[in-house]
Amino acid sequence: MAKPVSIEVWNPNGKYRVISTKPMPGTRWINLLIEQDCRVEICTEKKTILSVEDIIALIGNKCDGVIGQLTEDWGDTLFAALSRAGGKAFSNMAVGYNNVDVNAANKCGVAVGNTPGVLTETTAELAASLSLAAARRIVEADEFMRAGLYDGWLPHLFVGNLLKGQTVGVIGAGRIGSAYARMMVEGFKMNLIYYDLYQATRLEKFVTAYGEFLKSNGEQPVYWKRASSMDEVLREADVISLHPVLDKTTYHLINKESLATMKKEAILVNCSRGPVVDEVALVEHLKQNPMFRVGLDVFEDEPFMKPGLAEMKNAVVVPHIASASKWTREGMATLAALNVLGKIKGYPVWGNPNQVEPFLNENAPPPAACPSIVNTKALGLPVSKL
Ligand SMILES: NC(=O)C1=CN([C@@H]2O[C@H](COP(=O)(O)OP(=O)(O)OC[C@H]3O[C@@H](n4cnc5c(N)ncnc54)[C@H](O)[C@@H]3O)[C@@H](O)[C@H]2O)C=CC1
Ligand SMILES: O=C(O)C(=O)CO
Repeated sequence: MAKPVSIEVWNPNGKYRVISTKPMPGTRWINLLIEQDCRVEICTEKKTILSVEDIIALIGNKCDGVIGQLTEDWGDTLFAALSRAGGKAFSNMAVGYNNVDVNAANKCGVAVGNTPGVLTETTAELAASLSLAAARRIVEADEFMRAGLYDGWLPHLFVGNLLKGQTVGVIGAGRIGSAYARMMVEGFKMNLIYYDLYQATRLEKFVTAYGEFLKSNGEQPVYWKRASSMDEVLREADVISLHPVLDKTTYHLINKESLATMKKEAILVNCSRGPVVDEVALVEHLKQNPMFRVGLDVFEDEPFMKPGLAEMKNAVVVPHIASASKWTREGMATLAALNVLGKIKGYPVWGNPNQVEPFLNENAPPPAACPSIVNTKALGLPVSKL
């Protein structure tokens, strides 16, 4: 029998029982649920990653919906437990949902929500920060200062890479990849090469227009190119940032062979999911190529790093914080809660998950819709005409 887990309860007499497996930023998400007659139970257990058994204990015998986290394993066992408890809705507090077995949810008739859009710019800004930190060796230089090693300006001290006029490569030019590309092109006047299964038309138009603007000001224009293969990006780009979803097609997309294709002094950034990169091969590549640098927000065996990575001076590593701005994290909590609430209330699914702003306006009630449900089609859910 699973051990009981500690919880905090809001609105104990609410009709619908909604569980959040973690405390989440802000209070709007709690208030929105309470206003619609939900009893909200927030797990306050001290351990960072809840096990399947912990979550089964949280779900109990009656549960209408769960807001969960990307660290949890939402598969057959949990969806069956939720379904047995009468639940029809689950939402990840994340846009990525590779931790969720959507087929298992479909079998149980459970809607699966995610939180797109609200984290696009925040995540792209972290990818840009890692690009700069790696290019200009900021972490190494910071450590050097704090160690009291700085004894005067030197021509060779922490020389890094200039970005202006170089080429930024984006693998996966969706919402976040495109936002990152725009930042690097506009902010640092880099040329763009990207690889995606789909054409990023708006991004292409942006770079064309910006190039024309620069030219009309007598400056060197910027250019874009849609690569026909990922290897083309790896060969040509000076900075490469990874932004695809994690699935069978992107697992170990970056491996020993693809690393060998990249320029010796290239910079690689990963703010997508750890397993997109073969981290053992990456550590070996970093050892063999001291001028090659990486900025990593995500890791193959999160929260752990593969042996050797922590010792590499040419790696900047941060603990999966790409979406960690206050506005974004509060917005993610709101979208996740509204996904669950909308399904409980029988609302339709919002027509455009790329435009979730109406749900984030704190001065107006949110639309009567689920902001983003990934298995809308499979479950035959109605779509909002709003
Ligand atoms: N580090 C972090 O904190 C965060 C990580 N993420 C990760 O970023 C991912 C992307 O998020 P969004 O941009 O919102 O999603 P999106 O769906 O807008 O973009 C993903 C893009 O990847 C492309 N893609 C899929 N398979 C591909 C392949 N084999 N090769 C090249 N491109 C491929 C898709 O066509 C799409 O354009 C999420 O799935 C999540 O895993 C998202 C937010 C924060
Ligand atoms: O949303 C996601 O997919 C994350 O990784 C955390 O923001």
